[in-house]
Amino acid sequence: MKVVNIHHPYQANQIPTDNVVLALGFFDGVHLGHQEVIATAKKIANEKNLKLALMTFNQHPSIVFQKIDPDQMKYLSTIKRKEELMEAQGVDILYVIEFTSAFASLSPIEFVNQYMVDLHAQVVVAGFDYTYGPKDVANMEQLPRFADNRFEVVTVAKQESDDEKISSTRIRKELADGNMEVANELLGYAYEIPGRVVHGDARGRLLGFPTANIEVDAGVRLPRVGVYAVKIKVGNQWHLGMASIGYNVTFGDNRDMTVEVYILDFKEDIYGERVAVSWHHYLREELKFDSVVDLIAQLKQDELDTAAYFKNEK
Ligand SMILES: Cc1cc2nc3c(=O)[nH]c(=O)nc-3n(C[C@H](O)[C@H](O)[C@H](O)COP(=O)(O)O)c2cc1C
Ligand SMILES: Nc1ncnc2c1ncn2[C@@H]1O[C@H](COP(=O)(O)OP(=O)(O)OP(=O)(O)O)[C@@H](O)[C@H]1O
Repeated sequence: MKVVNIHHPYQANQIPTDNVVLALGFFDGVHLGHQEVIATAKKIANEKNLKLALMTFNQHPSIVFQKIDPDQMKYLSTIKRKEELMEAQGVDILYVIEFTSAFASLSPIEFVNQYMVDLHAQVVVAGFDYTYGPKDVANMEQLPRFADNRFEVVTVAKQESDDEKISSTRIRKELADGNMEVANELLGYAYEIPGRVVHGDARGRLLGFPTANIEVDAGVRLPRVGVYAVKIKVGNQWHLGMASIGYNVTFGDNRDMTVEVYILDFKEDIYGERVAVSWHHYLREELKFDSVVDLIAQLKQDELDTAAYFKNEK
């Protein structure tokens, strides 16, 4: 897969010369709705012997439209993760457009000319609710008119689960509620967070539960605070674990939030390793214990609950 980073206005020589089927959207999380858009585009690309190109943005459009602080924006998939997910979906060319005010203010016809026709789109595929132009003024119904027979337009019908649209917004809500099973079902895969193992307070060892403290990559959205059954990928190997997203409240107030994983049946030193943590089941809320002995007893119970969860999952 070729990744083409574009800052508006671009130079013509930045654009690969292949004719393409072009799929459009922000695609945060690359969930089942997105996957249907991409699969539809891929099928047409195969039939017509065209490359599959997909256009996404480096940051969420709401940063420009609603003036949200980019540092506050948390994603289901960072650009790096999106690249992995798109490659797995069979995308040949991934356009990452810098979503700037100048880009956002293109009129619908300018956007169609410069970002569809000039990207050599023979077919444009997007979902039923795709919009474009300043403040999202134009929609898919109007696209054939702007296309003016220069490319075909294919609109993907609404993908639903429980009579509700599958959307990034809905998945963000499920994460905020700790409903990992629902979130993962809508995503079509287990929600995964990338990060690096850093040093903690080295207290876990004394508790009998040494934890890998994870410095989560910038911009990544976390599920709600609490304790979870997780898997953690170290090198190329996935391990079972139990994780805490919390403030270690038993050890004092106003502590920083940490993401920690106790890896079951594991004794290696993995400081500095890049890891990925996938989130499978919310076990309980974070609790403030009166004594360390009580915390240790709960951790032992969490370990049993985690093992039981994964045993039943298989
Ligand atoms: C599965 C799991 C559950 C945890 N639950 C709690 C909890 O309910 N309350 C709490 O104060 N700390 C909880 N902790 C955090 C421990 O307090 C923490 O691992 C310990 O302080 C070690 O911190 P350190 O890695 O920075 O040394 C939990 C940790 C894990 C791995
Ligand atoms: N459930 C769905 N069914 C069909 N198409 C969808 C669905 N969800 C998204 N799409 C399409 O996928 C592309 C990317 O959509 P977008 O990034 O807006 O995702 P979204 O899940 O709708 O996000 P948000 O919740 O932030 O509105 C667009 O073309 C959009 O129309």
